[in-house]
Amino acid sequence: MSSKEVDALKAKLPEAVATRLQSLRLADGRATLVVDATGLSALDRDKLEVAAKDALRGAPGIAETRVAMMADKVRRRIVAVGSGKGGVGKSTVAANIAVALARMGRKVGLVDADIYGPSQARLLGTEGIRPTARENKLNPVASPWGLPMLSMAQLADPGQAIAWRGPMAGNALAQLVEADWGDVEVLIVDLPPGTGDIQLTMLQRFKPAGAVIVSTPQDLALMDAMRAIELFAKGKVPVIGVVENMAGYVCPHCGEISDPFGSGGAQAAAKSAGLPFLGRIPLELAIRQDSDAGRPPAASDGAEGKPFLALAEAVANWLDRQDGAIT
Ligand SMILES: Nc1ncnc2c1ncn2[C@@H]1O[C@H](COP(=O)(O)OP(=O)(O)OP(=O)(O)O)[C@@H](O)[C@H]1O
Repeated sequence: MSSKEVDALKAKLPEAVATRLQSLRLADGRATLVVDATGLSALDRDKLEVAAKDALRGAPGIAETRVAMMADKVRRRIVAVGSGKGGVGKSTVAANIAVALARMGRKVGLVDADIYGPSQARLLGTEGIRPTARENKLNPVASPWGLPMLSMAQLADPGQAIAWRGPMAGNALAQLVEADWGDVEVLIVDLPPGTGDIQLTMLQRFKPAGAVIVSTPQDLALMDAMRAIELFAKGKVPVIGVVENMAGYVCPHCGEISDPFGSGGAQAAAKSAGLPFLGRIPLELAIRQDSDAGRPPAASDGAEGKPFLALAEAVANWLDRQDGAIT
């Protein structure tokens, strides 16, 4: 077939297909198109294929059209957010890192793997929205903050306590991590507190690129945090750094700063473990109020968002440095 005939066929393609067309070959009455499917959802890929086939149907000399979608080139990395102990603000930190990364223009998604207390739907304002599924793959729920998310809570009936164990918990996690994340490049995973089945599955099956450890400045929380750090070290997952949450309470009335949980403990622990310290998030009423209302502080330009934005920047820089190390 001549290049003129190929060009004539190309001219028939709708723009959506033409802009992603890698090659078009003709042989024995069959047109074979290679299309770049990077970043497309399964549904969009199907639409593209149908559009290409429709466009070439009935074209002279074409009995069949085949469309090959080039493998998704997205290099997706997981950043796990863990803590040794519950209630230290791990979910709050995970949500706000994700929101801040999205504000910075990163393609980010969030997985709520906390089987004991999945709270991301509340934090990100997606409560009551169920993900759809297609060909056994979940479609993440779009949050209002420019990032898709999926939560363990969305796999269970509303109000049903989730107490999955062992393989069931692992399979549930796989459904979330292996969902149709499209062009998401960084997947923030909010782990349950402690060192249980979910953490092991995460390490063994999905090997995060790095982990962020959240702790309050308290001794007990710190001891537990060290256990979480050891778990990641054993799984050869680098710890990006330690975050001290609920440090320094600023009285909304008089402005006096007090330290209900002590101060500087997590920073000292990070130093003694030879790990980077990523920053300190104050204990602030506005953080709890906004979080409970499904308005992540990191989405605002207010003072309460600042420490989260700085935290996300540290994570983004770490990821970029990894890129530098690879290339
Ligand atoms: N810096 C902060 N200032 C004020 N409130 C905070 C702060 N961080 C977290 N909180 C509040 O503390 C509570 C617990 O936070 P969060 O759910 O994020 O903890 P967690 O470690 O994920 O808990 P778990 O995983 O055990 O459910 C929430 O009500 C949250 O709004």
